[in-house]
Amino acid sequence: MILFNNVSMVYENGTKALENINFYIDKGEFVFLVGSSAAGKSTIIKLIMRELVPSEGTIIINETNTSFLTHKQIPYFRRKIGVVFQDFRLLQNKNAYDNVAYAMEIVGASRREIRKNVPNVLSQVGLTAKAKMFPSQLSGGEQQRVALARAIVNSPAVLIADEPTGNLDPETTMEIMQILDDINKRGTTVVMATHAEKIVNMMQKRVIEVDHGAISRDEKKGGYNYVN
Ligand SMILES: Nc1ncnc2c1ncn2[C@@H]1O[C@H](COP(=O)(O)OP(=O)(O)OP(=O)(O)O)[C@@H](O)[C@H]1O
Repeated sequence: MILFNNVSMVYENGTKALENINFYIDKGEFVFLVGSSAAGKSTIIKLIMRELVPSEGTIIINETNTSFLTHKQIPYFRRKIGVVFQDFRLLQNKNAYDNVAYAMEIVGASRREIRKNVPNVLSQVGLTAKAKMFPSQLSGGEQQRVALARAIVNSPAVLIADEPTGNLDPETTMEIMQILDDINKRGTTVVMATHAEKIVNMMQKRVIEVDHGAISRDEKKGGYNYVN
């Protein structure tokens, strides 16, 4: 599903962000990516999404070697990857329903599919009653639910969440984590980069820790920090 084989990443300005990292994430796993600031988490996420290609090594996502993708193939490749960010990134001039529907429109889904899938995912994230609200009329947690609905509406194989609870209070964070867990239990592989120590400790999922561009820990059911 996701394979990093001897991956190194050096940015154009010479910054070495990752050095010779290796990991494999199987279909259906839930993985936390942790590590201090500037450790290399966002670089890993950008490599998974093929925003970057590795300077060295091989990255295979859904059986595709990302280094060999042409510019024309990239949009098709990205359809299989849903993504949510700390700052939600919703279209402010579209209501919740249309934000989600838009993700289907741009991949050429039929109106019939859109009318079927959008209410389904809005219901899955508990937002049926707020479908007509614009982002400015929604709380942070509700906006993140819309972003999650948008990320999963095209049934991606992988959901990437880059610090998805960074702007949310503890209670709302728990609600978002429950939705992520539910999405994972329905079969989507989830990779979540986070600094949310309590959440990582509570969920007891696989933890991959990055430290100065290298994998310093990969634990099956880990906490935020290594405990002996
Ligand atoms: N576009 C870029 N050009 C040059 N260097 C970069 C670029 N993006 C990131 N870096 C550098 O690469 C290293 C890893 O950064 P990265 O953003 O992956 O860290 P991170 O673990 O996601 O940090 P944070 O938790 O603060 O988001 C850092 O030294 C950073 O300064």
